[in-house]
Amino acid sequence: MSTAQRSMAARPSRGGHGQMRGRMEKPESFGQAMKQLGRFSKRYIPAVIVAFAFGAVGAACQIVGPDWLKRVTDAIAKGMPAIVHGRPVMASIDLGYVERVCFVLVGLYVGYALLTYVQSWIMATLTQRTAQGLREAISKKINRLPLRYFDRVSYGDVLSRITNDVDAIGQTLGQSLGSLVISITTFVGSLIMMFANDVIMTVVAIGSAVVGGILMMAIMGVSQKYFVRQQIALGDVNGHVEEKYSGHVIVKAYSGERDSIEQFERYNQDLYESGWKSQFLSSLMMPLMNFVGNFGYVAVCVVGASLAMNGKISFGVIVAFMMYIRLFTQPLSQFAQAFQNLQRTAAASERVFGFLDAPEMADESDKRALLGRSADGSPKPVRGQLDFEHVNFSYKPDHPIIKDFTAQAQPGQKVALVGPTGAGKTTMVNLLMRFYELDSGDIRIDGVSTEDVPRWNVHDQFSMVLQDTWVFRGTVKENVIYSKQGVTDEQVVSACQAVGLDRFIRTLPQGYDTVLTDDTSLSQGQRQLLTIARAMVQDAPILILDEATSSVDTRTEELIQKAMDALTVGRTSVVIAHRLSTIRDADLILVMDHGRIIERGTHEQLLKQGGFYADLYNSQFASTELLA
Ligand SMILES: Nc1ncnc2c1ncn2[C@@H]1O[C@H](COP(=O)(O)OP(=O)(O)OP(=O)(O)O)[C@@H](O)[C@H]1O
Repeated sequence: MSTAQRSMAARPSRGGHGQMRGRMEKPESFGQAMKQLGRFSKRYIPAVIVAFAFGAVGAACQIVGPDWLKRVTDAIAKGMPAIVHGRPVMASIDLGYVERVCFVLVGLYVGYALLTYVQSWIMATLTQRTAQGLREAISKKINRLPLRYFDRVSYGDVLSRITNDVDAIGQTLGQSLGSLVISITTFVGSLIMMFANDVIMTVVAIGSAVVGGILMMAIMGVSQKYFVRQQIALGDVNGHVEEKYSGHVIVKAYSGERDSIEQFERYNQDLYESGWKSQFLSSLMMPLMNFVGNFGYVAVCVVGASLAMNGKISFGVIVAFMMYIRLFTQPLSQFAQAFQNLQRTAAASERVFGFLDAPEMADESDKRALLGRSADGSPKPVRGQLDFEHVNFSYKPDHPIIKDFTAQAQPGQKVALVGPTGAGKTTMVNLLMRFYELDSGDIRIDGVSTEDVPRWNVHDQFSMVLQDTWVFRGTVKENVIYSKQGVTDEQVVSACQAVGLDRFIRTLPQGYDTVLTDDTSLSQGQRQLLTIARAMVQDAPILILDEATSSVDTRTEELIQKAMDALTVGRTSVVIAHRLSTIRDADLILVMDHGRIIERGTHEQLLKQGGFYADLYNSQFASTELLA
């Protein structure tokens, strides 16, 4: 992987690095993404409107507050002593009026707090409900997607949509929409109130906000450059550590430590420089904004004082403007934040809906389950006869992978697929299980075409033991039973006894109820045995064995082989064989190369033919001999 690619891969796209840092995520079409999100959560729209109304009324309470403060200030100022002819003359303060105004003020501020609280509560609930709904829709969608989809999109990408993207929507949507409503109302409302009070003072307040805005933009412009560099440097450091950590044995073996350390130091220095500059510039922001804010107060006071002296405004107007200037500038930074959050929401929604809109597998609700059931619906055991008839298949158009594959397996037979890597063995198994649809030809189980029955009905006829053992977080018992219904404890124990795992399980702290985690580490061989026990419990009529190529010790290998042999008894089995010694007893060996069957027969027949299989067998046999 090149450095640039690694940087892209390792670069965290969000989280933990502040809102303004890094590049802003941009959706391809903001309007389209928000429309889709709106459509998805349309049943919440009435509640959102109610929440907006609460937010707007709450903000309005806050906006009229300073106007009432102006009245109380004027009332107090009117009652202040004045100096007439060098002597103080007491006027009287209308305390009743002051008290009434104070009650109104308290009411307004309590109203503001309560209404915005209710708005936040509604928005948080709706956003989390939407996120929950999206996760549910994604999880259902995964089961309806054809496997072909995952040839193009990695599982990691899908996982990231369930976790990161839905999480981003959950975190940003409610906050940004809520604060957008409040800040728009506050901004427009305070502008109206300021103009209503005094035009000159309003111009002064706007002027000082504009100066602050320009300064903020200038600093953000410069610091943004360093934040982007910091993200790239962080990606380089992470990528380098990850790469060298995962390959540390090779690094040591090839004495690559010095190069590795030098490279790391270069990345680390880059990170230090860009990190320092971006942090320094952003830390300038606060003091500078405070300075501009204070400058605004001073401007309002100076201009206000001269207007008051000329009797153009009352003293209370100056006090009101001191508050309006804060209410008016606050939403400006909130706009930027809310806008950025909404962009993130839209970008995340675009990815989530891109996934939710992906074409699904054809609906099969009209197909009847014919495997394992007779015409009247009563159970009828599947015998396991397999017919492959002129099967052709390609993952990508015009790149045929399986070419005219024709073969038959009788019930209970063991069929082995052999061939060099990339020959198409795994693909054939995928086709047999109808994970993919054929380009042409037919695959039949007991004479029933797998295309004529629902996919689940096909899958039910198979047990699989694959190279990649899958053990999930759960007890040993749950791992063995997996999705099978009505399995008794005795069946679990007898399957584990049959594969020779019972004794080991009993040594675990809670025996069969021990939860398998990374700490309860099972060896590769034990994991294999566990999956064989799982297949035994599933007790399906057809078995797929993808032989493990991973190195286990000879004794475990023997155990696994014995367990697999026990499993194949009475079932049709399709074995992808890597060591030819294990399939000497197969009823039919199909030798594949470039998607075609090039030889077929039993072990003896193929050896006698002296073709590809015989060469392969002899070369493997010779290498075993050598090793022995
Ligand atoms: N999901 C996929 N998308 C596109 N091409 C694929 C996909 N899976 C496999 N192929 C290609 O199909 C061909 C056959 O692959 P397949 O995995 O069936 O071979 P195999 O015989 O099982 O090999 P191995 O013994 O290495 O597992 C290969 O050329 C492979 O690159």
